[in-house]
Formats: sequence, C-alpha cells, structure tokens
Amino acid sequence: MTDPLLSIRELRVRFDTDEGVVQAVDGVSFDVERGETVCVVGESGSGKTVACESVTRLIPMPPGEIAGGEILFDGEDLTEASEKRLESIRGGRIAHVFQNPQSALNPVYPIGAQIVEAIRLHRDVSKQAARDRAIDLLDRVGIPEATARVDDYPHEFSGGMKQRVVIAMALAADPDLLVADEPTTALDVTIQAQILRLLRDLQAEFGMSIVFVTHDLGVVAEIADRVVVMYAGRVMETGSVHDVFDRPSHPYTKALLDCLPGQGQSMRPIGGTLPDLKQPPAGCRFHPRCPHATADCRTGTHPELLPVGSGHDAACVYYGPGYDSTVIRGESVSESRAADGGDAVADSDSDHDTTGGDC
Ligand SMILES: Nc1ncnc2c1ncn2[C@@H]1O[C@H](COP(=O)(O)OP(=O)(O)OP(=O)(O)O)[C@@H](O)[C@H]1O
Ligand code: NI
Repeated sequence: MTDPLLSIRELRVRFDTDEGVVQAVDGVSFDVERGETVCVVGESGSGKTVACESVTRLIPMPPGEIAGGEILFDGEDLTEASEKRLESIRGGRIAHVFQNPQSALNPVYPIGAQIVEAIRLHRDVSKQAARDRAIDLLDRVGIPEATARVDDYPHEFSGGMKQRVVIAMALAADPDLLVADEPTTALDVTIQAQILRLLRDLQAEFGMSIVFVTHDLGVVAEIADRVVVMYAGRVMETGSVHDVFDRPSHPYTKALLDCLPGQGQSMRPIGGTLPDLKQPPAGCRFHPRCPHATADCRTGTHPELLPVGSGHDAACVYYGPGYDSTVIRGESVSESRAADGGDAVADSDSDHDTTGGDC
C-alpha cells in the first residue's frame, strides 16, 4: 500500500480575536488516499473550512495560527513549508474551488485569459498551447461551444457555468488534490447535481483526489468514498461512506442522519447549539447535546477516535472499556430523545444558534 496523498495529523488551528482565542480546529486527523473523494461534513462552524484551508495556508494569518500538528502532502510537511513553496503548490498540485465562483474569477478579463494564466503559472508552455488547453478544459467541464466562448467575460456566464469555468481553472495545472469547499451550495438543485456528476467524471478521468466540504449529507451520499464527520473543531467519526451511513456510530452522526429526509423519525434539526469555541466544554464536545452522555463524557479531554470497524472510527466513550456500544448503535437518536423526554436536546437561548439551517 502506498502512503496517503494527504495526511493531516493532530492539526490545531486557532484565531486570536478581540473576544478571545477561538480553537477552530483542535486536534484533527484524517487521511486522503490517492484517487479518492473524502467528504468533510458537519454543522456550520465546526471547522471544516478552516481545516481544509490550512492545508495550503489560505487562512488569514494573523488572526489565524497553525498551533500544532502536521499536514503531510506526498510526504512533505506543509506546516513547515516556506510561503514561496506553498505558492507553487497552491493552484499547482493542490487546487481549491470555493462556494462562490464569482470570487475566483476576475470580472475584467475574459475567462480564457484567466485559465491561460493559471496554466502558464505552473507550466512552461507557449501562449497558443495554453489557449488550446484552456479550450480543451472548458470543453471537458461541459461549456458548450468552448472555442467560441473562451474570450467571453465571467458576467456572460450563468452561476452554474461560472462554477464550471472555475473548475476548469482548478484543473489547469492537473492537480493531485482538489479541495472543493461547498462548491455547489450557491447553485440550484439541478445544476448542483450536474456539477457533482462532473466532478465524479473528472476524477475518473484525471485520477485526482478530492476533499469535498459540505453540510449536505445528500451530497455526501452522491460523491464520497469516505466521510470525515466534524463537530466543534474535532473529528467525531470517520469511515467509508457505506459504513458511516449504514452503521453511524457516533451520536452526532446519528443525529445528523436523522435530519435527512426519509431518515429517522422526523426532519427536525439537531437540538441545541454548537459550543463556544473560545471555551469548549470539558470532555466530549458533543456532550451537552448528546442524549447518551454520562459523567465520563462531561470531564477530561475529548475522547480519542476508537475503532468501531475496519477503517471506521468514532470518538465516543461508548467504544471504550466498560461501555455497551449497542446503546449507541442499537437505537436512533430520535428514539432516545423520545425516551428521555428530549431534555438533552432542549433549545438553548444562546445567540449562536445553529439549528434549523443544517438539516
Ligand atoms: N478569520 C477568522 N477569525 C476568527 N474566527 C474565525 C475565522 N475564520 C473562522 N473562524 C472561526 O472558526 C470556526 C470554524 O469555522 P469554519 O469556517 O471552519 O466552519 P465550517 O465548518 O466551515 O462552517 P460552514 O459550514 O458555515 O462553512 C468558527 O467558529 C469561526 O467563527
Ligand atoms: Ni465552511
């Protein structure tokens, strides 16, 4: 077996703000194998973007700081890399696609010129060769009549077409890793599905790895090989998409899945709110919202990831000694909510209420 393409080890990222230090990512580890798609899921504010942008140090520093851990990309620790080195990796071996295609395109240049620039930044090819490749890329991402449209400006494309252009630009240097942060969230459902299909096809064609950030589990089911479930700056569960969907093992994952239409008892959002990352709760970060929390969950440090199956781990004390994990796996969170009167999921009056938007 070869080493993973990307191996994030115990990554810690914090932001020094006027209100205090935000521990946005606090000991996150996960791997991305060559050619696979890993989806990072979790509610808004769980640290998905910060973790993924830290890979090529795209987070604003300051106030951000990589406070610990390693980011091994093809064996090289990017936390130690110089800014110059990272510049060559960004858009070269690692490309990012963001939610809003507008922000990635310069409105005053034709799209072709921007793709040509991206190609020539990382490859020593003639203008004509780069232009031919730009047209080819536009064609591959499904821009109709690419030859005629290569000199059009960004505003002449619809939102979905613009995102295709951005993807073409991301592919310009033939990256080994594409980091896509909610690339379809701003698009309507039909276009979303087309872009997901496109990414799947392009992956088959180009053989790249994809890290796909989303809080939409429907999208995960479409595209992921493996899933990393994040909550409040930690990984709660990780495994193949099959294992995580069929045998969700962390109460948080179960709660997220219960929010999916057609799953669990209802489509109600997970009750309660994400903790304040300036003062995260002791013990398991999820304990204030967890219907199964015991005294052990409320003290000490956040539980480590424990194996719950082959290549499937969950950070929950119920998989440690002295606990019966069937309590977690044997029933849905909605059932246990009903059984205990739902007090663990009572609405909070915090102003950081994340409920409602994530299911
Ligand atoms: N520049 C910054 N300054 C201060 N805090 C920040 C900054 N960027 C992110 N954070 C904080 O880091 C935490 C994690 O944010 P992040 O954007 O990674 O969440 P996310 O999981 O990507 O959420 P979403 O689904 O909304 O995109 C949040 O508490 C956020 O407020
Ligand atoms: Ni985000």
